[in-house]
Amino acid sequence: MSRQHCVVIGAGAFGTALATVIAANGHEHVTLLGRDRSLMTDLATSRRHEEALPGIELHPDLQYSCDPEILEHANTVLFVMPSQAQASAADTYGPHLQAGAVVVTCAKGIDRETTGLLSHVLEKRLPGHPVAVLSGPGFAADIAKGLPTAMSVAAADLSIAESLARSISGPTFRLYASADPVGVQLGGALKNVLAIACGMVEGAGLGDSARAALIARGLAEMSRLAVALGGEADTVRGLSGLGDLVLTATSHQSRNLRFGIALGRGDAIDSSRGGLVEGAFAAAVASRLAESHGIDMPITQAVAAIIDGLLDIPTALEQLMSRPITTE
Ligand SMILES: NC(=O)C1=CN([C@@H]2O[C@H](COP(=O)(O)OP(=O)(O)OC[C@H]3O[C@@H](n4cnc5c(N)ncnc54)[C@H](OP(=O)(O)O)[C@@H]3O)[C@@H](O)[C@H]2O)C=CC1
Ligand SMILES: O=C(CO)COP(=O)(O)O
Repeated sequence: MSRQHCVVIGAGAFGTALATVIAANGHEHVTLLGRDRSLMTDLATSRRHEEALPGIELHPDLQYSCDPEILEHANTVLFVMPSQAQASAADTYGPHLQAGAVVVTCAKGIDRETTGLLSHVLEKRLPGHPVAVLSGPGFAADIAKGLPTAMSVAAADLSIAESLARSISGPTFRLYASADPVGVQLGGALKNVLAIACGMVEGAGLGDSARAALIARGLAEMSRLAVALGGEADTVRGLSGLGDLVLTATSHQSRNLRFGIALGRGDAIDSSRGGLVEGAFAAAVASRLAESHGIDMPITQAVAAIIDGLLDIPTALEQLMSRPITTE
């Protein structure tokens, strides 16, 4: 039987990391589809993406393209561009997809325009294609280096998630299947907001105890929103929720944590530097969702207000610490 063809769209850090680790697993023929022709030519020649993954050699079996027509042969298509670009990418690449190809959103965020989950955005724009989500604790550089990593892949139809987990997993990259795409993707989106909060605590010198409190109470916020939107609290306690929250809230590899540290120190924020900060978008969208569902998410709402310049960190802290005493 001929090998399945997996196309990874988005030649940034995570797309390139996923493409190289899936190619290394050897189950699938893998192509990385980017939109910058000179970059793709350079990757094919050098087998390195120095800007996104410095010093890392990409797997020799990985193929490169900037031609969307290669999607016509793909059984599995990973969308690995920022959350706010997923809708337009679906419109661009959708017409080239093979009938029935499974599409997987790998971004961690919520669509700002519609406040919809990314799986719903893709389902709406790509009718006839089963949609799955891939999320969980894993930095692109760790994955691309072949360090041990475990993440979740979820689809409403568990058999689709299980089939993806089998075809994408390998010796260093392990996927767990889930039937809760809502819980899995909300974990990925909301942990970024909480990582910004933990960064602020670090930058403002508020101590490790405060960070632990934010992680635990932040997890409670994540669960409340996930359950309200049809996800499961158990999922939030797994890899894609707690696992990714702990990683992102404690590692300086995280762009969201570093952004929070800069805010906490009172540094001037230059949005053209420091890379993609998904939590800065998700904070406002999650706050709107919390409000419309009547859910209490004080940490998320404080982060959104601080980013919007409506609140300062000392006042946010005072507000969080003076909330009515309650049970856990
Ligand atoms: N980096 C990491 O460690 C991890 C990242 N993620 C998630 O993956 C997503 C992407 O992050 P990351 O790879 O780090 O980001 P990068 O900034 O490194 O790369 C983003 C890539 O998306 C491409 N892109 C942007 N818009 C489009 C579009 N409309 N169509 C096609 N390609 C597009 C960009 O291409 P161009 O250069 O041409 O603009 C770029 O190659 C985020 O949601 C992030 O949270 C998840 C786990 C780990
Ligand atoms: O999601 C990630 C690790 O799981 C990457 O986090 P940052 O986007 O904060 O760098």
